[in-house]
Parts: sequence; structure tokens; C-alpha cells
Amino acid sequence: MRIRVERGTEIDDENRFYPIFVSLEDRVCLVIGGGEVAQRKVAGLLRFGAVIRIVAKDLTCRLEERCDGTRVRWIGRDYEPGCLDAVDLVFAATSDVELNRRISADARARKLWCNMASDPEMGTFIVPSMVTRGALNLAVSTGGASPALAREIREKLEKEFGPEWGPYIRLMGYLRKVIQSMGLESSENQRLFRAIAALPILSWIQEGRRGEILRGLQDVCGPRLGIEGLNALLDELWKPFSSSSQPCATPPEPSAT
Ligand SMILES: C[C@@]1(CC(=O)O)C2=NC(=C\c3[nH]c(c(CCC(=O)O)c3CC(=O)O)Cc3[nH]c(c(CC(=O)O)c3CCC(=O)O)/C=C3\N/C(=C\2)[C@@H](CCC(=O)O)[C@]3(C)CC(=O)O)/[C@H]1CCC(=O)O
Ligand SMILES: NC(=O)c1ccc[n+]([C@@H]2O[C@H](COP(=O)([O-])OP(=O)(O)OC[C@H]3O[C@@H](n4cnc5c(N)ncnc54)[C@H](O)[C@@H]3O)[C@@H](O)[C@H]2O)c1
Repeated sequence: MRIRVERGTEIDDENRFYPIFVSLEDRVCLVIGGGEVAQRKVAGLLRFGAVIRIVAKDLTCRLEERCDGTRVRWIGRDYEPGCLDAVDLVFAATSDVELNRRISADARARKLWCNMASDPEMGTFIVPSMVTRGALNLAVSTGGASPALAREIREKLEKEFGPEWGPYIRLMGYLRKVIQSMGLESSENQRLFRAIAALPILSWIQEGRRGEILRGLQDVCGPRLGIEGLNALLDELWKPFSSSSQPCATPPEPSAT
């Protein structure tokens, strides 16, 4: 740990990026540069509903294909500070390091968050490596120290947190809502949440033991748990598990009622 003390506050110089999860839906992201790095950033941003404006001398074929004139627009070849008007986030991703630095300074002057593909330390945010499983988002950053290592860790996490985590999180989110709507004391809610979290639901999903899930949840929650809603959700969650692309040790059991 490298600690610097500034105005009486200890700042960890080795770990200067505060991790947050932000919604980018309909936010305007300006990407300057149209190469491999810009292409990777644009692909990631689109998954989160961002609106993308690109300024670059040229674009990769794949980026050009992505330009639909609305969600993704190539607005010009030359950067000038006016490009930052009405923008929410900036990505300086050209191969011209001096230009990237100018963009970063312009963004800073306007208090805009700016990601720097070169000189990451001059930017105000970095993009982590990500594993997403439904609502679960595991984000890894080495603070820019080693992007290759971030990728390695991401690959390990992908193996540990398989696709079954998507339905698992969805089921847990559903149960939380149902239990919260029962009007119980908050201590009873907490007891139920903990008892449910202690059930081996993840293994039951992996092994395709749908009936076990229903029985286990009914044992914990009693008849208060509406079986119809739960069955409907399990029907939906079970769909991908009945295709051959997903791990499933035994065939899913028929609906228990
Ligand atoms: C996570 C990921 C997300 C994404 O880009 O979407 C990402 N880089 C990825 C891959 C990757 N990038 C590079 C390699 C080649 C191996 C290597 O050089 O190590 C590989 C590996 C590969 O592709 O195999 C080269 C590289 N990257 C940066 C520089 C500039 C510099 O360090 O100066 C250079 C050198 C350029 C040169 O050669 O000069 C800078 C950044 N890259 C970051 C993110 C941020 C810090 C993340 C962190 O905290 O660790 C940061 C600081 C800024 C930013 O871009 O936000 C994505 C992984 C996707 C995945 O999971 O597979
Ligand atoms: N952050 C990362 O993950 C990461 C990974 C690899 C490389 N890099 C660094 O990111 C930068 C971009 O890498 P790349 O592989 O995408 O490069 P690239 O050569 O594939 O693309 C560069 C892009 O910048 C544009 N450009 C160059 N000068 C310009 C200017 N004056 N005005 C407008 N557009 C201009 C080009 O038209 C091109 O579209 C490099 O500095 C590289 O070292 C970062």
C-alpha cells in the first residue's frame, strides 16, 4: 500500500479508482478513435444501452457496421473541444497519445469523466474486466497495473461462476420480493433470507433438481410461499437448461404442484 496524506486525509495511491456500477442507459458516450480498442469499448457500452458518438480518422470494419446513424453515429474525423458538448462520458482511444492527453485535459476542464486508453493514470476512470451472469456483475481491475492479469482473473471467475448463476440470482431476487410483500416483521424476513441463502439451491439448479428447489423453499417458507408464481418463474428459468448448451446432470423434473 502506498499512502499519501493530503489535507489530513490518507489516500491510497496504489488503489485510486473507486468502484461503482452506473447506469448508462441513453447516456451519450463520446469515443475518440476507431481502432481495436474503441471497437471493444463500443461493444461493451452498447450492452448497457449507451448512445455512442464516434470521432476518428477511420473506423474498423466492425465499428463501421455498428454505425446505424442513431444509437451509434460517426460524427466526424477531427477532434475539437466542441465535440464534448452535451456528452456524459468520454473515451480517448486514439493512437495519437498527444491528442488523447489534450482530450483528457479538455474533459477535466469541463468536469467530464474521461477514460484514457493510453496513459490511464491521466484519465478519471478505467474500464474493468467483467463477468456477467444475469444481474450478477463481477468486475475486476488491477488499477491499470496489468490488464492482461485482469483478463486472466476474469477467465478464472468465468469458470467458477458458471451460467447457472444467472437463474440462481433471478430466483433469489424473486424470493426476496415475495417475502418482502408478506408483511412480516423485518427480523422474520431476515431469518427467511438467511435460511434460503443456506439452501444448496445452486447445486439443485446445476443438477436439474427442480422438485428439490420447490420442496426446500416450502420447508423454509411454509404455505405462505405462493407455489404458482414460483412454478411460473421456474418454468422460465428452466428453459435454457433444457437446451443442450447448458450443464444439466439429470433431466429437469416435471413441475411439482
Ligand atoms: C479489462 C479491459 C476492459 C476493456 O478494455 O474493455 C481493459 N483492457 C483489456 C485488455 C487488454 N488491454 C491490453 C492488453 C494487452 C496486454 C497488456 O498490455 O497487458 C489486454 C489483454 C488482452 O486483450 O489480452 C493493453 C493495454 N491496456 C491498457 C494499456 C495502456 C497502458 O497501460 O498504458 C495497454 C497497453 C497498450 C500498449 O501496448 O501500449 C489500459 C487499460 N486497459 C484497461 C482495461 C484499463 C485497466 C484495467 C485494469 O484495471 O486492469 C486501462 C488502464 C484503461 C482502460 O482501457 O479503461 C480489457 C480486458 C478484457 C477481457 O476481459 O478480456
Ligand atoms: N486500453 C486498452 O485496453 C488498450 C489496449 C491496447 C492498446 N491501447 C492503446 O490505445 C490506443 C489505441 O489503440 P488501438 O489498438 O485501438 O489503435 P489503432 O491503431 O487500431 O486505432 C487508432 C485509431 O485512432 C484514430 N486516430 C489516430 N489519430 C487520430 C486523430 N488525430 N484524430 C482522430 N482519430 C485519430 C485512427 O483513425 C484509428 O481509428 C493506443 O494508444 C494503444 O497504445 C489501449
